[in-house]
Amino acid sequence: MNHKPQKGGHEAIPDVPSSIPFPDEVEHLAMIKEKMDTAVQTANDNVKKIDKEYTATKRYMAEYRGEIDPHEMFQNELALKQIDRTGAFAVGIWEKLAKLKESPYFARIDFHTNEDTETMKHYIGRFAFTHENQLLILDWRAPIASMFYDYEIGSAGYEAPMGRIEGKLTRKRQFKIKNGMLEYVIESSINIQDDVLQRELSQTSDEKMKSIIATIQKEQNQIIRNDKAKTIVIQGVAGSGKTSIALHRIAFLLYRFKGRLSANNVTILSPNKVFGDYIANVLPELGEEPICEQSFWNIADTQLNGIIQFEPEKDPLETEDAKWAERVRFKSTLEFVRKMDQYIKELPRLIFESSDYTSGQFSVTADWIQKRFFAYQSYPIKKRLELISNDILDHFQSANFMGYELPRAKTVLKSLSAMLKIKNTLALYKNFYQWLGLPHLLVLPKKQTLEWPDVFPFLYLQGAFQGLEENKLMKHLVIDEMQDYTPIQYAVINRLYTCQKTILGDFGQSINPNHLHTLAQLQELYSDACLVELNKSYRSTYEIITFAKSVGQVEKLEPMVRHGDVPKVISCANEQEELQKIQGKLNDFLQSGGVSLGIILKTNNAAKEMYDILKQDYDVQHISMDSTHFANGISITSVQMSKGLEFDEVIVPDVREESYCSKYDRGLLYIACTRAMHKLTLLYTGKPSHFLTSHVENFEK
Ligand SMILES: Nc1ncnc2c1ncn2[C@@H]1O[C@H](COP(=O)(O)OP(=O)(O)OP(=O)(O)O)[C@@H](O)[C@H]1O
Repeated sequence: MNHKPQKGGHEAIPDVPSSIPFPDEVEHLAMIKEKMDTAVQTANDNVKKIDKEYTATKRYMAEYRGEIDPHEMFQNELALKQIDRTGAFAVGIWEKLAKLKESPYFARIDFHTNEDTETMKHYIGRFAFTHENQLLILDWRAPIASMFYDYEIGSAGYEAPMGRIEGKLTRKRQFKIKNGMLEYVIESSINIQDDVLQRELSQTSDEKMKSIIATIQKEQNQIIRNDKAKTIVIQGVAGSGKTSIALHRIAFLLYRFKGRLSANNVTILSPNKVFGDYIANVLPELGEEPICEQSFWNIADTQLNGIIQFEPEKDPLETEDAKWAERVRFKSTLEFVRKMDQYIKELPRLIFESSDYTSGQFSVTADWIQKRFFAYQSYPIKKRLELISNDILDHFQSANFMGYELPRAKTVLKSLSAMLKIKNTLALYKNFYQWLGLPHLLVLPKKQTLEWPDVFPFLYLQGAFQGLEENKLMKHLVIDEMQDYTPIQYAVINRLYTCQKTILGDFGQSINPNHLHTLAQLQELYSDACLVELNKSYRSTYEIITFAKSVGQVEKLEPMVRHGDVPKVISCANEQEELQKIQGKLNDFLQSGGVSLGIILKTNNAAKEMYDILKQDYDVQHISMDSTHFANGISITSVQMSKGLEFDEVIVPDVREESYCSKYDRGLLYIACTRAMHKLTLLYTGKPSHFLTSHVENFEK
């Protein structure tokens, strides 16, 4: 497999297309590959050696089990563990090298600092590669590599550990190396980033989200490398790369804070399991371990286990219950959190009535207890009682010169608890609505069971009354689809996770018509956060984004200049014809060798109905609330479940006026359209949605 570099040209190298006019790069790649082959061989030998050592130690222990004394046995067991760890490390190196060999680097920058006259060449890849003490490839996350994303030719600089380094970038090249073969080299005299980005974006979708290290844009790089902000909030239009950026930021932080931060200190709160599966490959592709994945449901389930039960969230599009909707709306604003805060502040006055406490010779007055109660105002109510009971005992102890028997801590605590007028969180939560004068806004569907919109308010009160278990292990929390969570959910999350956060989403892609909160409210909750807005969309063609921008009336949305077919709005005589036309599109897709096609319906029920029909003739997958995997091919799903996903081609059936008419429906249609990367078709029977009628040029019989 070794290819010796041939001086003077690339023709003699078999795995390089002869059209690449960069003989120096062809030669360089051959040299790197040769060194990598040696490194892979060494790593392989290492793994084998460690393997042998492990087997020999195990055999020795088995053969002499009866004869070895316990101390020696223990030493051998320790040795085995150590060999095992070294082996895992060696395998890790070997695996990384093998991956890197496929595509060792994607960029080169030539830079000389203002202090030096010598220009240094730096090749940038997915991981660093050092051979014989020579750093041959830089990790894309290394400080020097940041210049590739941030600067064009000319003055440039980067933040090194010892301070800022300034200098000049004299060359920028970009490469595509696939299966160890150089596919192209682009010199920066042409607009390097755009050209390569265009090539990357015009490809068909992969089954899973992929890394974007070769084409990270400047404004994205700024977010990824921000290691200072405690909280970053990213508001970005559909397809602006928010999820990609969040994952690359994690990879960056894991590199930057190696030893202090590891993948098991990072959690992503994702909207559903399909989305989790869709993004699962990005970090391993970047050489990092997968991070923990959670949902708001899991969090509530863990915190409320054994305390109270709760119902799952109802689908707002399938639930016609005005009173329920009113309850959801009321609990969805920042105002609601403020009301809870006010109630919590008044709790001591409302629920605690101190009285004198006497035990034998000793006593403390009601006033003394009341004062202690206020002094501990930063603690949950129950915790305050514990602290006061300790204070009472200390107080008694210090006056106990005669050595009288003192009460037990438990007994004191019991007496203090009796001074509480309300004894548990559920009673307290009910009382909150009484205090508001709005008791009708709390409905328990069953005994000891909460509706979903009450789960986080309940937890918030639980925090104030009993305390919540803070997750101290987590050092970074990523919250995706931020617009779908209410301020009270954030208020609870802030109690549970006091760590650094990356919060991302798009308030233009809200899927719950009963959620009234806004980006401004989220900002109020995170007043010290760094807010970044991303308005350029990378996912879809210029034609699709221009169409979606007008349908969704998203003024800020900026398309990438990558052209494709104009989206089509097809009129059908009746539902039967609409179905036939959809089937026609599926046949075309199957013949075209396309990779992924999504049929996106307004509701989960409508998606299920379409699936039941199409599964009779096609190999289709249904992405429902219960699904756990995302796969290529034809998928049928709802707008809600399609969020965060993307398909080469998207079909949106049933875009009648009756289906898409409200302001909220406009948002749904926008989400559906922006899932398409290359091709978009909408169909309707009867009267088309008025969001489409201004697009006459897109209409087709
Ligand atoms: N700099 C980039 N280089 C290459 N591809 C990119 C870049 N930025 C984004 N993309 C691609 O654009 C698509 C959208 O990215 P991503 O899903 O992260 O966006 P998003 O803002 O989370 O989208 P949405 O909110 O619509 O779900 C993905 O295919 C991603 O790979």
